[in-house]
Amino acid sequence: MAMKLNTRYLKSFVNEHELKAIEPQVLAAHRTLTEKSGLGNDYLGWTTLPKDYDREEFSRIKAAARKIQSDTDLLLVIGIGGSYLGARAALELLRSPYYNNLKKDTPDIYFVGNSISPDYLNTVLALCEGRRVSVNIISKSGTTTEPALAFRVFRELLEQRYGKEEARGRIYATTDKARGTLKELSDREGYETFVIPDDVGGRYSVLTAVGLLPMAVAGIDIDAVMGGAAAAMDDLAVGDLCKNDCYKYAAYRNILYRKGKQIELLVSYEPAFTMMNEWFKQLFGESEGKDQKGLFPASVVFSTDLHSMGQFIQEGSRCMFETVVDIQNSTKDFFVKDDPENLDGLNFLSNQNMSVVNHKAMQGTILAHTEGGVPNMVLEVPGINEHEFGYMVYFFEKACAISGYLLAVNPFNQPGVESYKKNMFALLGKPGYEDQRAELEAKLG
Ligand SMILES: O=P(O)(O)OC[C@H]1O[C@H](O)[C@H](O)[C@@H](O)[C@@H]1O
Repeated sequence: MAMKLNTRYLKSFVNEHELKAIEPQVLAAHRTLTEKSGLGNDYLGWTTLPKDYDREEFSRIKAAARKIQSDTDLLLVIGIGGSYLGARAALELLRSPYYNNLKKDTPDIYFVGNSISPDYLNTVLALCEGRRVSVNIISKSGTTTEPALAFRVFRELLEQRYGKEEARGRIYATTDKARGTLKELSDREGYETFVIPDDVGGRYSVLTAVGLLPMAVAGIDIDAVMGGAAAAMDDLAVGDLCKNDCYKYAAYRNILYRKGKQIELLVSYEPAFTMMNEWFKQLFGESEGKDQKGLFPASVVFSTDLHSMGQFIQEGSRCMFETVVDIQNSTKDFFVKDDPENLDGLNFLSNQNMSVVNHKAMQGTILAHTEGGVPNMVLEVPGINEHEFGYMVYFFEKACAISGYLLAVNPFNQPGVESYKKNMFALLGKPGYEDQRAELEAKLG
């Protein structure tokens, strides 16, 4: 069984002829993608990655993971954005949000270089005390400030603790095959390196060594992940909207956008999905948010956020629609026992599975929100496992590309991200930014 789109709750929001009307545009977007004739067409490596990946490197990833498992208590994964979110999403979804606290025979994994907070850095540094540490530094450009700064700190820690020679064997660099400071440094120091292919952009890179090495270290079956993605690649290859739920999803979100919705809320009922939400937000936010266009991708985890954001969704500004990820089977269910005293009044749930309670909460919420004027569509995912994760990643990546072409933007660049960086460099006095510095400081007063 594969991931499916259920649109039954959209009926009062989108007419059938609206889907018909957008169909030719979806077909055109499909052709643009498959013929590689659209904007950003030098970043389409992810489309064939699930089948067409470097087998030799894949084996090296597994070998490196085994070595890390054998000589490391704590792996630091250094990266930001597309060089961070996918690995963490996989770890939390497929192992646990509490992975580091589990009894396990794989190393703890901490993520650093995803902020510039000294407090965060100091906390992780303290966690390294008395433990065998290895580092996976991940940066496609090899020049991003946040991970570069963290790497400087942890490289020094490893070199002081183990000496240069042993430190070398504990550092794994995932970066561009030829360019960037990180590549140069790795070659000079002799670190083992893994490649982010030229034609795979950061936010589309989770199925490369970027995501696969941390996953393999955590004991996640990366063959099954790639198998799931390959299945999606086959299932989602047809241009016909009616036979392709991924395209249908892209079509509906664009229809809703054109009808005035500004926000897409990705909804899950699994706390372990929280970082998948974050991965999704970068994927769609950086792909579509440009040229003064695009849906703002937001997320909630229910029922948790029904007790914080539920009021707004039910009755606040009617600016959003919801895409509910319905994970249909729990990995391990929980059975609610009967209590003869029934002091808590919960005996109506006696002999019930918690998954059923969660499911009824979802159904009740969808009906309430729909009634409240919020369009809902549901992505039905059979369960949580490696195969479904790989499938979901490919599904969202392809939906994002098609959706971006429907929106007439380049889904593969992110020019706007540079603005804050330039200002930050100027304010910090980076050589070459002298002119901007005075200008910005005057503005800050
Ligand atoms: O992998 P890196 O080159 O270090 O990039 C990490 C991230 O930072 C950038 O600023 C981009 O906006 C992201 O798309 C990218 O994923």
